[in-house]
Amino acid sequence: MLLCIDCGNTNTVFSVWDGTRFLCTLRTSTEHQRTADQYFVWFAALMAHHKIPVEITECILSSTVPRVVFNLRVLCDRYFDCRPLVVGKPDCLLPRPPRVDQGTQVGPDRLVNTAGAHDRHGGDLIVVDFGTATTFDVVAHDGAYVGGVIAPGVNLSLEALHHAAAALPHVDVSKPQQVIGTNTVACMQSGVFWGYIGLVRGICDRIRGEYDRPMRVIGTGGLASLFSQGDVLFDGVEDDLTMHGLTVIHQYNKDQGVI
Ligand SMILES: Nc1ncnc2c1ncn2[C@@H]1O[C@H](COP(=O)(O)OP(=O)(O)O)[C@@H](O)[C@H]1O
Ligand SMILES: CC(C)(COP(=O)(O)O)[C@@H](O)C(=O)NCCC(=O)O
Ligand SMILES: [K+]
Repeated sequence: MLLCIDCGNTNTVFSVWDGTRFLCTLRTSTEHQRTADQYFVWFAALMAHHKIPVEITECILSSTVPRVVFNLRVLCDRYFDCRPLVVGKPDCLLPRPPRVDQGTQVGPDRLVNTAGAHDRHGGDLIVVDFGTATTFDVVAHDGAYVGGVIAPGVNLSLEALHHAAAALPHVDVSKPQQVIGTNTVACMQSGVFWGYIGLVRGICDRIRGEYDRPMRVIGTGGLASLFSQGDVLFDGVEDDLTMHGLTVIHQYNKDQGVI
């Protein structure tokens, strides 16, 4: 079985792929101090809980946090007796290399989203990923990442408000009943919810204007479905897009004889 690991700045997600479907998806916070042994205790306990035997033979990982890669490599070596394919490293091939300024290190999560979205949809695409940052990845019809936009993440914006203003509490993002808030929490939720609706719509419109070809917009990340309730922003919402992209890149490297 293939273990797919998507390590973001906030959360690390493990998903087990049996060649046909994902058997389970497990989430833990991203902490660079976490050791290989700690990962394994957590993983094995949850696999036992889901009654899935731990029979990992291959691993692919993408990490936006370089420091966690070492311990995840040790995890694979020590407990699964395999060498992980690490997206963004030279020995991991991509179906299409990104077309960006020379020397630019594109976030591996964005390369993975690109591969996943192109495999599922083809054509020219915008992938909007609501993670720690809200990213927009422009995918050309040949499957190459050709650039995008990085905006502050939804929860990051709410946290920044709370930290910078003494009278503003910590609030969770949700869709407010009305735009005009009649209490502090409702005002903050409105600002963030409707603000991000405007941000996503505005950036997609401007990307379309600049790109000059019809594009479809795919939303992903835990908050995509919430924002799709506010306006018609996306042609599709796919929570498993990053995991799908990891299986696509893994298969591509197999087909090329790299692994
Ligand atoms: N379904 C959800 N509902 C509410 N908040 C969510 C949901 N999924 C993720 N989040 C929040 O969105 C932020 C980004 O999460 P995540 O997508 O895991 O980011 P990253 O990939 O950067 O680690 C985090 O603050 C997380 O708590
Ligand atoms: C933009 C990001 C911080 C998003 O990370 P995430 O929200 O998934 O944790 C990550 O893709 C990154 O570190 N990118 C490097 C710069 C770039 O993609 O151009
Ligand atoms: K992400």
